[in-house]
Amino acid sequence: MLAFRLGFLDVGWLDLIDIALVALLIYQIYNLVRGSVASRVFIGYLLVYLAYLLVKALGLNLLTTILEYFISVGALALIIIFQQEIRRFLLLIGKSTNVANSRWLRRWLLRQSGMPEPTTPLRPILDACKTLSTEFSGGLLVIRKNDDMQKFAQSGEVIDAEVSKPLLLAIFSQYSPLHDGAVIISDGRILAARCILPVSDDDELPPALGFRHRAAVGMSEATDAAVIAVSEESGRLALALNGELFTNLTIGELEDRLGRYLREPGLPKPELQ
Ligand SMILES: Nc1ncnc2c1ncn2[C@@H]1O[C@H](COP(=O)(O)OP(=O)(O)OP(=O)(O)O)[C@@H](O)[C@H]1O
Repeated sequence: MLAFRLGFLDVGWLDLIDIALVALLIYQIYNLVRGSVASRVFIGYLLVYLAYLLVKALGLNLLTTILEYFISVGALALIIIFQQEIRRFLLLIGKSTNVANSRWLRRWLLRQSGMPEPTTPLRPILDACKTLSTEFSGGLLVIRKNDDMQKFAQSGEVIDAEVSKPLLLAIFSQYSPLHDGAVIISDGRILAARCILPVSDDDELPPALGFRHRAAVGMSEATDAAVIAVSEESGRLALALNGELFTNLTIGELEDRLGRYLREPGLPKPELQ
């Protein structure tokens, strides 16, 4: 089906759809990597690819072969460099499809993998955050949703105790040897404290935010866990979900966002006591 003729080039409707889809894909990828160091790598790779197309069209065979090798090795390097962004991209696709949001399917997958559905009471966590915030004690709390937390829990001290406000406050007390790092909570239990989380390299985060907040964002990029950061400096509450940081939250806003996130389709309601 011919749409129009451009000199010697016949452009069909399918070609137009193809170009539009590729443009959309590149735009979405750019949106995902924008602001991170990876965006410069992405633009660099795109320029090399355009140069390759140009030299190929001009018939410069030697240069075409060199660039071809560079691009094929580069594709592998890109997967390694962009692993965080690829994960976010796949998460975005997964989230936007009804199949992934199907309560039935997710329950079935959880049953197949033998993993119990997560249930964590939020009330003790919220109460502890409120106290930490008013007392300007820093805190970093990871609440598991679906992804496995073992790898991160192993970086700290194993606790495996029922989640409670006094225990959380004891951990984050400045006199506690466990107050540094993050606490990991899963299915109503504190798995471990003093855990080391991955740090985000997102350069769009406000420069005033330090490593506690970067670690919260990094953990929410690497997993689907919800991460609460309580600032030691300002007492402010922040919540990181899927690589996005919500700052300056009131305790009510934190409760609302956290509850909604953990209650998303396929998951049982967290107990709010
Ligand atoms: N990768 C990490 N994993 C776990 N905890 C971390 C990590 N990086 C920093 N922290 C915790 O954050 C604490 C303070 O970091 P920093 O002062 O840079 O954070 P901040 O974002 O400015 O927060 P605050 O407002 O509390 O000062 C550290 O003492 C440590 O307990």
